[in-house]
Amino acid sequence: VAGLVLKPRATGAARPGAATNSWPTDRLFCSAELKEKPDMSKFLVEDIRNFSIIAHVDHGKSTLADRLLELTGTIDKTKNNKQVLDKLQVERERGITVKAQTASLFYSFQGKQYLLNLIDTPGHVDFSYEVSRSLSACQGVLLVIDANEGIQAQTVANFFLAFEAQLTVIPVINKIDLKNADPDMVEKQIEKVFDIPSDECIKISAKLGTNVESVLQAVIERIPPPKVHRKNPLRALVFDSTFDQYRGVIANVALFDGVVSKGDKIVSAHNQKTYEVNEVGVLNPNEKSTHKLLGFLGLLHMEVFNQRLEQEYNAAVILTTPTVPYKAVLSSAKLIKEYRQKEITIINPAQFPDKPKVTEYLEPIVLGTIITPDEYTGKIMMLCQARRAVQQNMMFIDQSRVMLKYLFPLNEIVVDFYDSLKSLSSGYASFDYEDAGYQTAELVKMDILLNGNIVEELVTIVHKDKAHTVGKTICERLKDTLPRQLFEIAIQAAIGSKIVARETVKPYRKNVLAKCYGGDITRKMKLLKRQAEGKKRMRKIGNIEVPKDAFIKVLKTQTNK
Ligand SMILES: Nc1nc2c(ncn2[C@@H]2O[C@H](COP(=O)(O)OP(=O)(O)OP(=O)(O)O)[C@@H](O)[C@H]2O)c(=O)[nH]1
Repeated sequence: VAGLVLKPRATGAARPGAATNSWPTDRLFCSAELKEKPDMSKFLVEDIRNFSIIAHVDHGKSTLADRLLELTGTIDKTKNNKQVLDKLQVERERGITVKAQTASLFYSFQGKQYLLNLIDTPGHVDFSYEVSRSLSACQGVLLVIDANEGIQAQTVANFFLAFEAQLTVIPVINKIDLKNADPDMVEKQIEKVFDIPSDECIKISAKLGTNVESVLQAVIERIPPPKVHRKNPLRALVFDSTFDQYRGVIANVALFDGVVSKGDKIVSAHNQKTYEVNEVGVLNPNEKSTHKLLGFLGLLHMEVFNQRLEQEYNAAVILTTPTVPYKAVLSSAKLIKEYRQKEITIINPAQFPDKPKVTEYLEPIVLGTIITPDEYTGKIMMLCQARRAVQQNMMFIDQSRVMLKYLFPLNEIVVDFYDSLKSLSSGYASFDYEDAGYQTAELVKMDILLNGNIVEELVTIVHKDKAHTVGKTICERLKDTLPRQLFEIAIQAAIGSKIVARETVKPYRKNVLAKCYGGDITRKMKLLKRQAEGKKRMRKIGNIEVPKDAFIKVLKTQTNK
């Protein structure tokens, strides 16, 4: 794993892998930022380990990563270094990892120096795509499990991602210092659910640093080095990329074939563009990073990226209803000609083709895993049924915890399922999901109108059977969220020209000048200016001012309908 600083080239005759100025086959170059440059010429491929830490949210990945960075001298042991890999402001504020970060650790074991490339991953269910991307650069993972909470849904999902990618899995039971910790019970769960012998588990406290050294040793002893065929033409996988204001694009790559060095011309297999490699290096944890937007996987994802765009780019953001990629099999010859295919994917609800032009609609489905204390099983089954889910499996993972598997339509879980599940299980149930293809569905497009004007942010595709309840809920929530204005507002949910739900916001007369007795014009101007500033946070639909946060409030409260 290495970091490449790339400069785009307008022209260039390079073909993929044509390394013009290859580096010595057993060496890596080191970026200039590292405080002390380790002697990179010592490292052979067999001295390198690429690994990731995966875990359910809050089980302690970031804390363990910090301890590993400290133990290897990559960062100082100071209080300010808490969760070093959680770099983004939003990550520190919310205490969660959003974007995976990579760091290279140098560690001596039995008289030999190793280069350990650690890729941190996000833990929240909304970011599972980022986890699978990180794994593509690894040969092994540390699967961190909280000694008190045990295996959770995301532990299961992460394990199978790693298992299917044929990675070595090292189970690490964390938080053994907690009063209610039960590492032996967790060991048994690991054996039952993952078929990993209990003596392979490493029990640690990342917080106190207990036994963390044995994690590093297991990384060296159990995870194989990467296989790099250096004589072949260059083939590298970009698993992450960042943009540095001063240096340009920094691509984090896993090298599969060949060698790379400064000055090489390389070609992106995806877009055939040629780039020049300005710098080759390992990654240290202090690089500043920004990131382009991958669509939203849930409300947390949406709020986090909204906050990032506002904080880091000072950008005004308009949030729209999260949507899933539906498909339509077209029957209209005109449309087939226009799209040059029979089956189209609909990303934007505005492009939804009407029923007469379509043979069938298809919706994406996912296989969801829920782990819950048994006492909440009944309520959870009802929630799943209300979300059109079909049960696939049910199993006790220990005496009191149940693992449920359901096939869900993706649109039923993408907005608020996780929040509903958490609230009805007092926070104890956990959830994760993976793709499971498409199924036929009766879909309709629903518009939300304010005094006859369509609110583009709230146009949504819904299942026919749910149109009325979803429409009614959105209208009711909008009624609660919209501030009264000087005139009456009709809120309507409509399918084509048919209105399926309606609410009314009564008018309210707000005269900001009422308090301003006397004729002092400067005071009047001040009040009008303040009102104008408030309006900036508004979105105008027809002549109606809608606060921008109204949409997220409406989406958040569409629960269980
Ligand atoms: N008692 C105890 N607490 C721990 C230990 N390891 C982590 N924690 C605490 O558990 C909480 C979550 O730890 P994090 O390291 O942020 O968890 P994470 O898995 O990285 O979470 P995300 O960044 O959201 O994915 C924090 O409050 C930590 O201080 C441990 O060994 N013992």
